[in-house]
Amino acid sequence: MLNAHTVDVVREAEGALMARLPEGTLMRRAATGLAVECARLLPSVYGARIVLMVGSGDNGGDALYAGAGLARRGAMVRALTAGSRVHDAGAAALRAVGGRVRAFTGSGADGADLFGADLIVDGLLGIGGRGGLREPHAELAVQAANAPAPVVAVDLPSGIDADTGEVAGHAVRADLTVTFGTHKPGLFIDPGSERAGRVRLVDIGLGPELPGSDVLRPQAVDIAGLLPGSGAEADKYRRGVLAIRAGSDRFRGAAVLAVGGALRTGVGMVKYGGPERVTDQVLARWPETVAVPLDPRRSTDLGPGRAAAVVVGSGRGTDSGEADELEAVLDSDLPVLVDADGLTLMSGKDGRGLADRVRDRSAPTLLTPHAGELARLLGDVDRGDVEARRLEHARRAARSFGCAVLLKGSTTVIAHPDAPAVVNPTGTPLLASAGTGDVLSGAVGALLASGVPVVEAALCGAYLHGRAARLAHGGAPISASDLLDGLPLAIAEARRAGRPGDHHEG
Ligand SMILES: NC(=O)C1=CN([C@@H]2O[C@H](COP(=O)(O)OP(=O)(O)OC[C@H]3O[C@@H](n4cnc5c(N)ncnc54)[C@H](OP(=O)(O)O)[C@@H]3O)[C@@H](O)[C@H]2O)[C@@H](O)CC1
Ligand SMILES: Nc1ncnc2c1ncn2[C@@H]1O[C@H](COP(=O)(O)OP(=O)(O)O)[C@@H](O)[C@H]1O
Ligand SMILES: [K+]
Repeated sequence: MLNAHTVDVVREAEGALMARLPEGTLMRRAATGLAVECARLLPSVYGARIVLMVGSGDNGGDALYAGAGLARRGAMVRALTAGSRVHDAGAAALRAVGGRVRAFTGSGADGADLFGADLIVDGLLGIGGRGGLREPHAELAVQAANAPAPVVAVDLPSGIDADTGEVAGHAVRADLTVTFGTHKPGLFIDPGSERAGRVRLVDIGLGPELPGSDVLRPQAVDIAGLLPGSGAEADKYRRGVLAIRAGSDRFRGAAVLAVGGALRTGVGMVKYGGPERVTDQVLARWPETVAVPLDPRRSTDLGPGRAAAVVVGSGRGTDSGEADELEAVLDSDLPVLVDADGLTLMSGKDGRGLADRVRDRSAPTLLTPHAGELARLLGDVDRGDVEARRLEHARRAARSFGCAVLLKGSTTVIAHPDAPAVVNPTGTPLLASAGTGDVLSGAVGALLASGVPVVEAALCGAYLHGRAARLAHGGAPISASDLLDGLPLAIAEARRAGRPGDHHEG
């Protein structure tokens, strides 16, 4: 797992470490690591034209010291400063080895330097940044984006909120972010994550001072460790029985996709219950399903034999019959995943108290909203607010409903009231097509039915779902049905990563 910590936590750890070390040690370590990563991006350091964008704080100091190191190796380094101050010792170090330092004015000469650079280093703002970039920082970010050179962000791309990934206005778009001591949550979560490019962590010795993570990001090897085994003594009941209450006469495909997502992720048995025509269609595509025609209004029973988990809501409908069904499912003592129409029913104002039923459950519950559904569940925000600050809103919902929440979208975030948040690294715009959410609900349901704990089931399911999208057609566009063919490939890939000596970064 990759770990991320918030700014307050980083500052406290930094303070404790600095108290034991000679002054300037941490900045020296950071700048050395940064210079190494910059050098890796250049065909040759000698003669390379490097432009540093330097703000008034220590983030600028890191850039200046790294620039000095690169200038010592023969690079032509220019620093364009923004803000009221400049890190004096860093500027002096750069000048001492022939680098130039001047204030950015937006003149033609500044533009020419940026446009002619072989590498641009963004040392405008780090963890001291607050709110949208002011001028002239914003103008520098725009000019860097228009220049052809790769951009390396120091600690984080300037303009993204380190704790949330929020971007208010302009932000630097980096090809590589070199971050120090620990990852920052904003590097993992869109829109910030999308600006960070590849992220490399430089160890500055902060580790022993850091408490447990605020946010985790799994890698392939972590997923391998969480996937249920298929031991020799497995039988279909031990492997888990998943009950699926998805799809309706209007949305028959949702049932087929959810059942497929479960079967392809691996589960002992899927018991499907739904309208007769939907049942026929499920059986036509997945004859291995135990499919029972039923009227949700009358059938609160989850079918013959005992299920180990239930998926409810995808494409199911929002009439009172479906509300009865959801109520009965929530009254069970089984792990329950509530998706789509189930979430709409929960946020309805008809006084049925479905949300309270979720709060009262003692068995695990997982809500899987997209941003619009989460906004409705919370009631006092809109979709845009949720998309701007995913982590905050997913956590709020988890606290409010007392259960796990998987917020879907460009960065999938999983929150739980009693656990650090987890973000999925494998999301891809390939998933942005109708029906992919139904596949996800089946996949996560299968893991729940196999006995995987709820947060782990959610993160494994989301991880495999993203990889499946890329593997299904090698990165070409996919439909939700194609995703079903990608799932076994994603599982095989994760298992390979879990074998000793075969490491694959997620
Ligand atoms: N932690 C560690 O372990 C280590 C940390 N290190 C490094 O230190 C960095 C943190 O340095 P930092 O604290 O000096 O803050 P930093 O990010 O440079 O910016 C502060 C300045 O920005 C300004 N400013 C703020 N918002 C703005 C806006 N929207 N638009 C424009 N300006 C804005 C604000 O100006 P003011 O508002 O006060 O006028 C303030 O002066 C950290 O990211 C890492 O790189 C490493 O060297 C070693 C180990
Ligand atoms: N831009 C994107 N990047 C990554 N993943 C995305 C993106 N857009 C959508 N997704 C994923 O696609 C799925 C869509 O689910 P959902 O919104 O429920 O759609 P549907 O109801 O049509 O199935 C979710 O897993 C979501 O995380
Ligand atoms: K920066």
